[in-house]
Amino acid sequence: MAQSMNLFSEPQNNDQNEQKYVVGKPTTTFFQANDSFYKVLLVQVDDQNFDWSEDTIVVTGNFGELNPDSTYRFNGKLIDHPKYGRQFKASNYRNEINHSKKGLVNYLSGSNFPGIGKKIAQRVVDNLGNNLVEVILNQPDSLKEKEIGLTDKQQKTLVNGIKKNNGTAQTIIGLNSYGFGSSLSAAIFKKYGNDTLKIIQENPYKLVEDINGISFKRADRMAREMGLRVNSTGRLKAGLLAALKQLSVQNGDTYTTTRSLLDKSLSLLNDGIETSVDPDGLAKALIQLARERKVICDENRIYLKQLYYSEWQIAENIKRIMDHSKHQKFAPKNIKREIKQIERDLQINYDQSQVDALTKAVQSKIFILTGGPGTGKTTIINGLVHLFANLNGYSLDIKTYDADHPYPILLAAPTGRAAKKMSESTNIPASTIHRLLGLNSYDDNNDDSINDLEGGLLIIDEMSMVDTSLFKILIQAVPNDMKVILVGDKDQLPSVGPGQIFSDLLSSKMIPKIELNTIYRQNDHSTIIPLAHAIKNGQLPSDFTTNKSDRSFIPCNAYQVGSVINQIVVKAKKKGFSASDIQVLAPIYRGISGINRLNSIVQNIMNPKDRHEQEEIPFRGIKFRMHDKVLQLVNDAENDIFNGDIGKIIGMQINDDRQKMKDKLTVSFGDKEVEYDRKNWDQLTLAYCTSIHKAQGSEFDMVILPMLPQYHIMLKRNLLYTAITRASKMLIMLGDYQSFEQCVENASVNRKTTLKKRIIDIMGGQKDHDSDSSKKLDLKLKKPKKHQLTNELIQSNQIDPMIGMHGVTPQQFMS
Ligand SMILES: Nc1ncnc2c1ncn2[C@@H]1O[C@H](COP(=O)(O)OP(=O)(O)OP(=O)(O)O)[C@@H](O)[C@H]1O
Repeated sequence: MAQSMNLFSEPQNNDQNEQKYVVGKPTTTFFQANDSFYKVLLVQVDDQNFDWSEDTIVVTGNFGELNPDSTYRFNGKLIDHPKYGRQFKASNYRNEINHSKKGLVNYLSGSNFPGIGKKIAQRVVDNLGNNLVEVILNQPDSLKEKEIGLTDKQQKTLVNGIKKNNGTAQTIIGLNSYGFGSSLSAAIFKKYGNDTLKIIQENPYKLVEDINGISFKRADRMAREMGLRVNSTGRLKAGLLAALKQLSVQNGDTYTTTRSLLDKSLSLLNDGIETSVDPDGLAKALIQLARERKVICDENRIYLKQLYYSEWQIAENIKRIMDHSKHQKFAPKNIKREIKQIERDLQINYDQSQVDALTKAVQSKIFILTGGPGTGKTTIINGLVHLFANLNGYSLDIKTYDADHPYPILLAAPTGRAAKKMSESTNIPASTIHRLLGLNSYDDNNDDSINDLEGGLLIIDEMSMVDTSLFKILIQAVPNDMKVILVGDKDQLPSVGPGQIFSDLLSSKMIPKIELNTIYRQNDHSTIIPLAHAIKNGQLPSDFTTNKSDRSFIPCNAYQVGSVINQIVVKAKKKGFSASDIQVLAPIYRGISGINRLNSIVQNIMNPKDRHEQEEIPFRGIKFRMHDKVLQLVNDAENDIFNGDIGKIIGMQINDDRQKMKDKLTVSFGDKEVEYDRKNWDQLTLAYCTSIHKAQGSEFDMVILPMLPQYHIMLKRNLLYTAITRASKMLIMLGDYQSFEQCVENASVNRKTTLKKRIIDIMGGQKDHDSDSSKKLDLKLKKPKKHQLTNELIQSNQIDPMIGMHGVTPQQFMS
């Protein structure tokens, strides 16, 4: 694979059918992709080795910037395009230079190299020979030779000119030869420029760190083909980093232990190789990573650098806001008076804990409100918006504000659905947190570009879904005097991404909070909400299996689940329930009772393939049909759609086989439509049945929920609680009673995080005197300032990457 890339040798004409070439000038660019090197060119033909009588030919392929005055040699094959006819598909190309001595002198003394005349060019050619372009690309210092007699400036002109004319081409061909498609090639080239091939050849594992979408396995395959040793430090370090990333993504932890990391790394590094890696070398590589600060070791905890600093930064920003002395204060009697007024205006009587929540929220710098379903969290968000506006004499009419007078109350949530709910209940605008911050990509770590928020009050709903990275960016953007209200349900599943921010903030006991416990929806004769509260408290009620007006339980085993769900959905459809009203939830994807199978069962009832016109596209085991209910699987901040958003296919554009890559699906997500090219279809799946994790933050009229011994590792209390609280009108549980019981008995295990500890350390609460890091940090914490503290600590070596590693031998890692 890593073939040598001699751009200047003739194409190998082993196979007359494949190795065709065309030489000519690219006169017109018909098409140029924005996110890759793919281009469609019209080339004025000078020479070709196939039957062609016309002056021009269409050439397609991956090319860097092409100069219409230069001549290129394109190697590839002729294809017959069904729509556009015969064209040339180039697999590689090069700038065509006449390699005779005379040709080279003309080239070097031409317009590409200002300041180089014929005489100098002749000396360069005489000394470096006919392969001079390759020589200069690989060893630019060869131009320094005395006999050539070039000034520094002339050397620079030659090196830069040759790189410009030939470097991109060489790099693209090189990336093609490693098997990278045009989008990845473009991303790699954007990162490393003309040094791309050098960097890859020195350490292909660098790609894993720097380029999204390149896995350790892929880099490892490349490295092995290049002949890199299995015990090379680069490989071991990349394996450790990949294992650390996998552990935090899989478990949601912000750190891991040395033991787990080494176990995971060994299984990754030893997978599919004959000689196993040397444990001593692995331990040494870990120490090197710590020295280079690519991972942070703190006692026996090992963090990805970004997660380690995020926890500290969250803690220091909370302190910054809490320490600020100029927060708006309101007299208790005014607060009381305004709450009374709002009760009259909104025709509600707040209970004592709700009044306390409103009072404390408006008096606090940061405030946390938690409560189960139906306890009035949304009601309090609305009350608080009115209270804050009334106390300040603000209008809630958006039209009275403009760019110079921005709206003083900001409402946001991690998903579009939750933001919409906030907006509907308050009648003021709400957005996703990403939109609020102007984040364009979900993994946007470039938080320097994020502007501070403007306004007096920020309310975030569905806080349990917010992960460490997002919360760090959010809290950094909060100005000193903005009040921050964090609302959520602490008993729900934690965020998909690493961390358990909401529960850590609550358990730190450093932030004022109120938990609402009175269930108001019970008055609607709902039995689902009391069931959820019983589960939250560790009990299955004695009438669990008794059918109620809004919930039921159907006992069955894993083999019967499919047919039971089939019957329920057929009946529900007859009664007028639509696909969006009914949601099947299950915890695992595979198997007879897994999400994949249940999805296709429900699809065939709610959106069957009718024998007439309906189009159907098979894609990785799924069949997408027009009007299908589909689930977004990744965050796409640019389109403001998120992991777990549910939409409907409203457009299908299917081309013939040769044009497959132009196939498109259009999905409506309520107020927005998103187009998916075929290459992005893996971001979608059917949504008739989804995982409980993906359903966080959504509500459905009817939830159908199987629980079975087959789901064993997933049977946890917060999983069942989250699933049940997704049902707003009807809940049909089925499966195995003991599995429901098992969920309730399995109080959920906390994730491994240190945010709580960081907050306590930084806010001067109970000091952990065993921690080296806290002692070191104390020195610097007198005056924390936004953005500064951690940078100072890193730069001044206050955070020691070797904390807790002193005296540890490689053998100890392995024991
Ligand atoms: N003090 C109250 N008096 C009467 N009804 C109330 C009171 N507080 C809340 N409610 C009603 O209880 C219902 C549930 O309240 P709300 O939607 O605010 O709860 P929630 O905690 O946001 O629930 P969920 O998390 O399920 O969305 C609503 O119909 C609301 O009007």
